[in-house]
Amino acid sequence: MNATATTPERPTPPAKGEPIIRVRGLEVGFGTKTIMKDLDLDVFPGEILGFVGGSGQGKSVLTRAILGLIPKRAGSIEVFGRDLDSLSDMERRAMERRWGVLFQQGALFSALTVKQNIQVPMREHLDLPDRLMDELAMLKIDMVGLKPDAADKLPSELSGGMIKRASLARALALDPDIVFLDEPTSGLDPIGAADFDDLIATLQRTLGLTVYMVTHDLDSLFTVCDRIAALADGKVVCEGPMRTMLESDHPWVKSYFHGKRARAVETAAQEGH
Ligand SMILES: Nc1ncnc2c1ncn2[C@@H]1O[C@H](COP(=O)(O)OP(=O)(O)OP(=O)(O)O)[C@@H](O)[C@H]1O
Repeated sequence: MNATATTPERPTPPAKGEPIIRVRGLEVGFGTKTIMKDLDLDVFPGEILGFVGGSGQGKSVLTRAILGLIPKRAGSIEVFGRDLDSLSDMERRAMERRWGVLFQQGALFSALTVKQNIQVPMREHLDLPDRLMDELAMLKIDMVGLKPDAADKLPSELSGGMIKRASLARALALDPDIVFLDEPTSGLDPIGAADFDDLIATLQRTLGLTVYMVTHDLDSLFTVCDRIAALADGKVVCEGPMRTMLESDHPWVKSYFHGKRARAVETAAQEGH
């Protein structure tokens, strides 16, 4: 099957130019444990890349390494054509304004309202009057499909789906070029997860975002991802559209994409459900 065949509403992604993220020969470990070695990965502008791998294989570690939150032992990471090691502090901060991150548990500040949470990156990186920041926060709230009255709510007053949306609004606070999403649909029911996938696809299309999405969610992989990268044995063992995953001989990729659950999702996607 072909990924585009299952998603007729999605336009063809922009022509693949230079990767917006280029990882080469990456090695990351903790103490005596090596988590990944000789890992290569490309993410292209304007695509939704789904990143999959068995539990504990290092998907979150890789995301954190790309974001510079975990040191690497070897290799290079380029974002927007710049080697992250070569950046001055100022250039690094400018780079951080161009990406937004949604961590696995949403990670909103519990003592701050949704509006205040969205304004955290604005306060950190921009110097704007409060009124303008309020207007911008309301725009982001609308963009992610939350009602205006969510603005003054605390995270504890929100449902799981609303927390994901609020976290996404915060990730979009600085109008980034790339968003990193770590398991954005985990913990949502299938309808909530499908709605969230639709939202990501719409935002990608309307804002021209590049989306790097760690996910276990086969529905997301079949319906919204342009390409998929699979992590196993500390490396990216397969990278390409769904067709490439389905044709892979790698044992983990094979068992993941040809398991019972995957077959059901594939059939549903082909039938347009
Ligand atoms: N700060 C750390 N110190 C030591 N080991 C760590 C650290 N962070 C992660 N690890 C280890 O790295 C490995 C990969 O973890 P990671 O969270 O990236 O897995 P994952 O692929 O995202 O898993 P899951 O799908 O379950 O979220 C695990 O063995 C984990 O225990």
